[in-house]
Amino acid sequence: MTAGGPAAEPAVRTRGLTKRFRSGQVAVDHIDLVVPRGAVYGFLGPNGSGKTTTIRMLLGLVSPTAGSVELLGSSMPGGGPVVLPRVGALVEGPAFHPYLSARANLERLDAVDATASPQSRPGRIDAALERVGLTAAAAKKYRQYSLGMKQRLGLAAALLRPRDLLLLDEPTNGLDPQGTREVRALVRELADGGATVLVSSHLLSEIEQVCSHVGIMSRGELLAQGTRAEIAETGTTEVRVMTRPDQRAHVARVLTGLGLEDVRVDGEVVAAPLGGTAVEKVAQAVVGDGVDLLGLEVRRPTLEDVFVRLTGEGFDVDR
Ligand SMILES: Nc1ncnc2c1ncn2[C@@H]1O[C@H](COP(=O)(O)OP(=O)(O)OP(=O)(O)O)[C@@H](O)[C@H]1O
Repeated sequence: MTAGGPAAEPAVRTRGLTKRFRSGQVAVDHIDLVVPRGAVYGFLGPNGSGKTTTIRMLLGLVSPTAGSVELLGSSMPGGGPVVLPRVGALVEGPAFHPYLSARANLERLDAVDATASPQSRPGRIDAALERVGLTAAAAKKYRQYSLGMKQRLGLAAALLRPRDLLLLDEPTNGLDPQGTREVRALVRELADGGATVLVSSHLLSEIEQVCSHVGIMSRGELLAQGTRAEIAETGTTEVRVMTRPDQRAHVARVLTGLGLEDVRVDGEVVAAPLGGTAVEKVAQAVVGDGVDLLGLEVRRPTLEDVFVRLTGEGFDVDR
């Protein structure tokens, strides 16, 4: 047992968390988020789906209209003074001073933290700058920073102290592919060190590889959450049959005859959800009916398939 509660308690738990803005818009609609300890939780959803508002509510920066938040076993916002020092956050628009250097900005932020010892400050700042690759640019003024450098500095601020939980809102925003890889590596490193990380993105491909868990937001609702495997399993396994163009209609009839539904010609292949049908049966039926089988593939559902099905929207695969 630790001061934060039993280890089995999730790092983040919300119940019925809701935000209705004065405009009447419901940005977050009764979400029950569960981020297990030690997870790297990919908080995914298209732009405007409510991810930022949720993260701001987790941190107590926006007050919920309804529902509750627990961070590391403590209720928010009441538990904030105790729990927030253990939580590092990267949220939009961090309060950096435009005319100060990156180092001076971190010095200011570190000095605000009453629990941080001034003696070890330079060492902490050097380490944080180093971790995000800003050592060489530490003397540059914030206003001269590119968007990507600003993101890195935001991450450095979140990492000034060891953290048990990191809430990172779109940390790859504005980064080039190399920077994106570095952020992924950093997330992995933080998780390996025992931290729980929640990382939001509208670009599945950018964070998919590092996530153990995924939550999918759309229009303020949390449509699915679980381990990556659990989420992918909710998708549809497809059989895809390749044959000559003049035999595609024939193949489609064979598949329909086997009881497969939603058979369609998709470019060069005839595809259908496999349902409970064994793939050998499909192969035998196609060949047995005189079709020249050029290829046959079983396509397992990917996270992206599930996302598209749940939200009706696609991810940009590349920036
Ligand atoms: N202060 C506010 N007042 C009114 N509406 C708001 C406010 N902040 C956000 N919204 C609206 O709430 C919805 C959710 O926004 P939010 O920023 O949480 O989404 P998001 O998933 O983080 O999107 P993005 O990836 O673009 O940041 C949007 O329609 C947005 O316009």
